[in-house]
Amino acid sequence: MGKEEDRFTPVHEGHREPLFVTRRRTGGVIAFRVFAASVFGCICWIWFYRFTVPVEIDENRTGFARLIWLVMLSLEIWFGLYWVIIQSLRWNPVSRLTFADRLSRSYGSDLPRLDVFVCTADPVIEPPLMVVNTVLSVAALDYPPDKLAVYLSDDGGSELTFYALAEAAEFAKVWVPFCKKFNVEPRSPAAYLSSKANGLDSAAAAAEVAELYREMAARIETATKLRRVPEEARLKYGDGFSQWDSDATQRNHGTILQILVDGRKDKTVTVPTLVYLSREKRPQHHHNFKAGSMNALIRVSSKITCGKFILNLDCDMYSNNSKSARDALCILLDEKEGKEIAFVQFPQCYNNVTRNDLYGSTMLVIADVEFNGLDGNGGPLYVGTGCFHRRDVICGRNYGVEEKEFEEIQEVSEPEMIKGLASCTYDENSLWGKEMGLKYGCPVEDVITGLAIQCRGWKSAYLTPKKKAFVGVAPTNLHQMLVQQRRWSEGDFQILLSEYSPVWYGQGKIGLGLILGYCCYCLWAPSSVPLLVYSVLTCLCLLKGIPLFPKVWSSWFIPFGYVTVAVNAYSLAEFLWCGGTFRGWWNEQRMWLYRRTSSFIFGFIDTILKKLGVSESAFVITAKVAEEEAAERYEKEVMEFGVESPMFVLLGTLGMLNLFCFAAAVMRLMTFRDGGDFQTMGLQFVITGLNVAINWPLYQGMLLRQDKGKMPMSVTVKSVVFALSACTCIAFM
Ligand SMILES: O=c1ccn([C@@H]2O[C@H](COP(=O)(O)OP(=O)(O)O[C@H]3O[C@H](CO)[C@@H](O)[C@H](O)[C@H]3O)[C@@H](O)[C@H]2O)c(=O)[nH]1
Ligand SMILES: [Mn+2]
Repeated sequence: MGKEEDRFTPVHEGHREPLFVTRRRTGGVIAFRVFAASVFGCICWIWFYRFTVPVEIDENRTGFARLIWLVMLSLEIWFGLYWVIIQSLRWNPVSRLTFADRLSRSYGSDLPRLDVFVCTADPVIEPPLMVVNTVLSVAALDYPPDKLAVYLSDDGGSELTFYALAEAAEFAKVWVPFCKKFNVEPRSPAAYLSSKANGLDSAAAAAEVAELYREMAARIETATKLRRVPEEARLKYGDGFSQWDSDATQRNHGTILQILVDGRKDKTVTVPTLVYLSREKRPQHHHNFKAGSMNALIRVSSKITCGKFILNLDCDMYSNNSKSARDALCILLDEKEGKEIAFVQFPQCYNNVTRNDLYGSTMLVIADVEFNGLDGNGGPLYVGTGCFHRRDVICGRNYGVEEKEFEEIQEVSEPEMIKGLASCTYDENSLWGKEMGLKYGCPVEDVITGLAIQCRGWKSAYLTPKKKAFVGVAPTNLHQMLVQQRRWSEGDFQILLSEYSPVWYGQGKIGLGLILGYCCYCLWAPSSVPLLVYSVLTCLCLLKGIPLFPKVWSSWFIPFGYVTVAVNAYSLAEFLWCGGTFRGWWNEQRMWLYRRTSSFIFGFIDTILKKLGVSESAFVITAKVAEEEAAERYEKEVMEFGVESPMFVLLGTLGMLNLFCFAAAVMRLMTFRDGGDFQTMGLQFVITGLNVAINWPLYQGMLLRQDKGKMPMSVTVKSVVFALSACTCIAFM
């Protein structure tokens, strides 16, 4: 056997220990299944009640009563079914345990090439200093530097970002060896220095590195602030800067490609290959957002280093654990189970979340429970960042098809030829964006791409090492969060309606558990409509004195009471198990309510409009920095409104509607004092009351606060007018 052929086979021939194990949690799961069965029993009981008992309204309005009955019946069928669907996420959770020491024993430093792709899109929203910290953190991964390459894709086509990367390439010569010598963690210089603010270890060397970093950071920040690259740098990195035409703009420029560090041929390099790429953009050609830039990166890198594996990161997600690449390879290089796994996804974690997670950004339960559940059903979704792929699979290889020999790049390609691969017309009339690379046309290019890979027979794996692998920036205000969620819900719903729908296309290709798992997210947008109807109906009927649920003393009430209490108690318990706080849970419930009654509603409408061809989808990039005052309020967990937005009008109107109806009902209860209302409409009281309680920060923002982050007056006025009109209409109906 020649050296080339056994390149990636373990050194210890004969006994190939598995590089990872998959663990199933049995005890807890059985308890959960019993619990779930009890809830399901009660849901059926509720359905039976609805089918058999009509809503009680005085006889002369039977038409109206029938209508309400029909609405409640359909809502409860929907909620019940959706509840059944989401059980798939908890039915069969698994976790994975990797053995990095075995990997080292078998492969030594003869690891396959790994290309890291970092995407950035705008030097203002995504500050270059943050971006290069991400780049530096992965450049210092615990991985042989001659096998590692880091590519930065700059969709902003910004000289500032290029300048920052050039500076970082210099600094990396000090930073990477320093990290390895002193086994530093985390390896993003900014994160490391801030975590070590009081007392640096290995003092002298660290102080020197810290000083160098501060100088570099100051230069980059000054340039960013002045929006001007210093003259010396222009001379020093002339090769790169000369590629910018004088009239280049963010949306209109040629391809810019610069290899800043070339570590390909030299085995003794200390710094991995570093490449800057800004693909060509022209106003008349659609650039397909992040999917477009990823595909350009895949093609360009194939002519430079052609890593067998690819790690994809958003520009704010730095590596927090230098072992992550080895962990991922334990799965991807495993000889048995690993062979069927196409990608390894790490959770999205954030370092800027406040104690009680005001905006529910951590998505604690999704990351700690649901993704493990998906993993048991065939694999987690690809969520766009913190994910290791096999290059040939992302380029279209089906499961079961023999892997081609991965050859080393022999001749060095001409830069002009490589640049052609990033032209704005390259993928027109090609399979790129369809069968190859990331898919185009969907706001969640990541999820649809991962689904398509799974439908080609592959599995995926979810890894949650104790020390978080990657850490990024979560949105720090309500509006940004809602906009992000609107994009996600819209994208997921589009997948459901697309040719890759998990329901139609996935049929027979992926398991039922995974189909249902995808549906949980794909149904976010449409399931917002029933919730909206439900919350409006419960409070308006409370105002009008129409009971929607059985009397509290009747036995029909049992399933309603049980489901309400059990589902919420379970959700709280799960949240606490995942390490959250009670206030954190309460905040998260509020955020789910807000997402469902604003982002998801708009995501639903956007999708329908797009299907009808009325509108085009956009990609609003999430801001990664906040202005000072707003940042202070965020630290204090004061909710930030501040902007005029139709989503806020919707939230405000609902909040006010609940407040008015609840106030009216309480007044009536106090005037008549017989408690009859409470007995017939107990559950409505409780639901509306809880809605009022959970909306407290909203009322504060609308009525009590004076700072800049309060709700704009116009939104408050509109909301009050809409809510009052609705109440008046109902009262006179
Ligand atoms: O035209 C674009 C738009 C965005 N990006 C990059 O895409 C990443 C994600 O954008 P961000 O605004 O941070 O969106 P998020 O909602 O935080 O991102 C999540 O959701 C996206 C899909 O909606 C995925 O692409 C991301 O990987 C995933 O982290 C960032 O690095 C951007 O620089 C581009 O490269 N080109
Ligand atoms: Mn982001």
